[in-house]
This record gives sequence, structure tokens and C-alpha cells, in this order.
Amino acid sequence: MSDSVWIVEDDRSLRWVMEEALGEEGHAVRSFADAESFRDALDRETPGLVVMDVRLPGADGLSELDWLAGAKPGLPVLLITAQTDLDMAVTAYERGAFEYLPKPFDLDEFTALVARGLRAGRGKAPELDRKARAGDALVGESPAMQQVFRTIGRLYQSEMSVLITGQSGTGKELVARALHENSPRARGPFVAVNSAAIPAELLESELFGHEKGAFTGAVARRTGRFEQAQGGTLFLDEIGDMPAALQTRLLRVLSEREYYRVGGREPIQANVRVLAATHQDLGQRVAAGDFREDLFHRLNVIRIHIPPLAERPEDIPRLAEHLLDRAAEETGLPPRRFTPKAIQVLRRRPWPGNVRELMNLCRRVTVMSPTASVDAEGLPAPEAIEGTRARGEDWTRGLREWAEQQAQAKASGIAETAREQLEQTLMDWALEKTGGHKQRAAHLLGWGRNTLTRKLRS
Ligand SMILES: Nc1ncnc2c1ncn2[C@@H]1O[C@H](COP(=O)(O)OP(=O)(O)OP(=O)(O)O)[C@@H](O)[C@H]1O
Repeated sequence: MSDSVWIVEDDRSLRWVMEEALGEEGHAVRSFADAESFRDALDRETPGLVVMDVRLPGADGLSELDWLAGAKPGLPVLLITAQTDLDMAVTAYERGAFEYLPKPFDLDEFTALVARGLRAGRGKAPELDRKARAGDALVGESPAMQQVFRTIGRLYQSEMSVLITGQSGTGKELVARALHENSPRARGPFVAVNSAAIPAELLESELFGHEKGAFTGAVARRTGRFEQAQGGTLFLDEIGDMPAALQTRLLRVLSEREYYRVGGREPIQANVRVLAATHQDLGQRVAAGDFREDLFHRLNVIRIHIPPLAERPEDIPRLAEHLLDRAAEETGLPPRRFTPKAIQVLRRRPWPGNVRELMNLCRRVTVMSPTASVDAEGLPAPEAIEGTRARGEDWTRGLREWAEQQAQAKASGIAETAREQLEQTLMDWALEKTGGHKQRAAHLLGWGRNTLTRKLRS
């Protein structure tokens, strides 16, 4: 195969820069300013690789890709694009580009990609089920998010397990959804389970379901999350918190692709893609003996890491705009906009609650701001925003999941049960903390000593 590289790009200076860089690497280079002259030349000769801009006069690079798939199957195309969203990443791979490169790009990266493209042929890409693609947009312009998009784009025809890491609120679940929506399973269900929010003893039946009478309280047969995710994707959030016995069981299900309900005898086929997420350092947990190494390797086939929001302030302007729009949609109020000064302040904040914190700030501003435009003075203090709290303090999320579970188990009197468990937990904690000193425990809880004594008796 020829080593020559053809460039289809209407921007003269960019064309020149690329020509120079590739010439220095020893490639024979030919350039075209539009799709028509490129097609004419292709009638007579075939290069080793094509570098093509998505936006061209008279035609766009994407339809050129479609045409090339028929006219010159196997010819690798490196797509360059000014559009940097996830959709473009997926579309590029889906239409058969072997790689795509968002502008502005690094020339070394460019020449390295060209060299790789020349070595590899061009793979045939199957059609993606586009109708099923919707959901909440994943926004990000920082190099780190571009890398995330690229990985999602590359995996669009894949069934591989992916481990998503990042602090709470960085968007791990959204990334999992994007992986699902851009996969062959897009029409199937996406089911999320948070291992940290469900008590260890309930997690097994939550995942695998149970038969009627499997244990006290199992009054009816219940389908588990694995069964609900059949044909689709199961997202296991906070996988690091999964108890050891369940880790073993999960590993078995993943390798045997079948499982039993709790108390069940019929094996159930598991046609489920598993995506997992964690805010912990799982490698370290493996080293400490708290997480099964074999399960870790099984889940960690591909790793997507999302850095904290404070490490990618470039994402804040677009993200803030997107989240303000989302808040406006949710509340039915007119969309607010931050002034450049307000954005400057937001870019410098520490964001311990990451994107979730920014989302909450946007919701608050949407409801509270008297004007459409929000200046730095109109920004709520960081402490005032929910989601700023460190992980673990936001126990209401766990509570919601618990309530959902109770509802599914058709339990009645949910609030009363919750109140009893809440008080019992707080009393146990306070007594433990004070070494059993009732007076001090009561003080900690903000109760009188008699109230505590009475509640302990009931
Ligand atoms: N890049 C992004 N673009 C748009 N919205 C985002 C992005 N990242 C996060 N969000 C939004 O921020 C919120 C938190 O994201 P998500 O629930 O995915 O985080 P998480 O990492 O799974 O958090 P946790 O570990 O606490 O479960 C969601 O409302 C999500 O839609």
C-alpha cells in the first residue's frame, strides 16, 4: 500500500502546516481544497491515507466518508473537526473514520496518528441504532473530557466492561449512560445500582432477585436488577463497596453468564453488559485485600477516568450554560446566563461536589435570581450549595434508594419504618461515641436525657 497522504482541507494555512509536518516525516503529500477535486484525483490514484476536514465547501466530510466507504473500502481516513462534542466523536467512528482529531490539535499527535493509520487498514463499521440515542448530553471541552469522548466513540460497537473512576459528582453515571446509548444495546434497558446505598444483606436479592419464601420477608418473587437489565446494560455504581461474598458471586455470573435468584433453582441466562464505577482507588483496595483481584481485572478491561471539575475549569463556561438551560427546563422558568465575571469566579472555585455542585448552583440561581443575567455578586456562596458536602454525608440519596426498594417490596408505613431506623441508628452512634454516657449522647442529639431514655426503652 502507498505511503502517500492526501489532505482535504479548505483552510490554506492549516493545510500548509499539515503538509510541512507530514513532509518532514517523509510522506508524499497531496492537498485538495474541496471534495470535488479530491474525488477526481481518486479516480486515477489511491493514497495510503486521507486527512479530511469535516466542513468542506460544497460537501461535508461526513458524507464524503459514506461515499468513500463504497468507492474505496479499506482506505483509512483521519477526520479533523472543529466540533468537539460526543456526538461528533461517535459519528466519526461510526461512519468509518479510523480516528478523529478535534481542532486545534498538536502536530506531533497528528503525525503519530497518520503513521498509525497508514499501518492499520480501515475497519468496517456497523450501523448504530441512532434512534435510541438521546438522554442527557455530556458536555466537556477540556482535553480530559475529549479523551473521555474519544473512548466512548471508540467503544460504540463494543460489549466490553468499562471501569469508570472519578470523585462523586464528576459524571460517572452520565458517562455510563453515554456508553450504553452509543452501544449495540442502546435499545435495551439501562439499569443503575448503587452498591453503597443498599445494605449488604439486601444487595444480593437486589441484584439477582429472590423466589417467594427464600427468606423471612420474601413474600413474593422479585426480579433482580440483572434480570431487569437483560439485553441492556447494568451499571454498578460504587463497586468498591460491594461486600466480599457478592464480589465472588458477581465474578461467577460474569464468567458463566448465568445465575440463580436467591432461593431459586432455575438458572437464568445473563445477557447483560456490566459497567462499573468507583470513587475509590480500587487497585489499592485490591492490594489491601478488600477487593478481589480477579474481579478487578474483569471489570477494568477499559478504564475511563474523569478528573475533578476543579482540574478542568475550561469545561465550566459551556457546562454552566448547559446546566442553566437544564434548570430552566426543569423549573419552567426562563433560562439565566452568567456574566463573564461570574464565570471567572466560578472557574476559580474548588468544587468539592464537582458537576453535581455546579448543577445545584445553577438550579438555585435559576429560582432565586431576579434578573436574566447573573453577575458575580449574584452567585450563592459555595457553602450554601447542596452537593458541596463530602461523600457519605449525603445520606438522603441512600435513603431514596432504600425507599424505592421498600416500595418495590410492597412494604407499607415506609416513613414510620425509616423514622424508627433513623433514630435507632443515631442513638447507637451517639452512645458509642460517648462511651454510653446518656447525658452527653442526648446532648449530641439535641434531645433531653428523658427523651433518649424513653426512646431507648420503646
Ligand atoms: N460532563 C457533564 N455534562 C453535563 N452534565 C454533567 C456532566 N457531568 C456531570 N453532569 C451532571 O452532574 C450530575 C452528577 O453526575 P453523575 O450522577 O453522573 O455523577 P457521579 O460521578 O455518578 O456521582 P456519584 O459518584 O455521586 O454517583 C448529574 O446531574 C449529571 O447530569
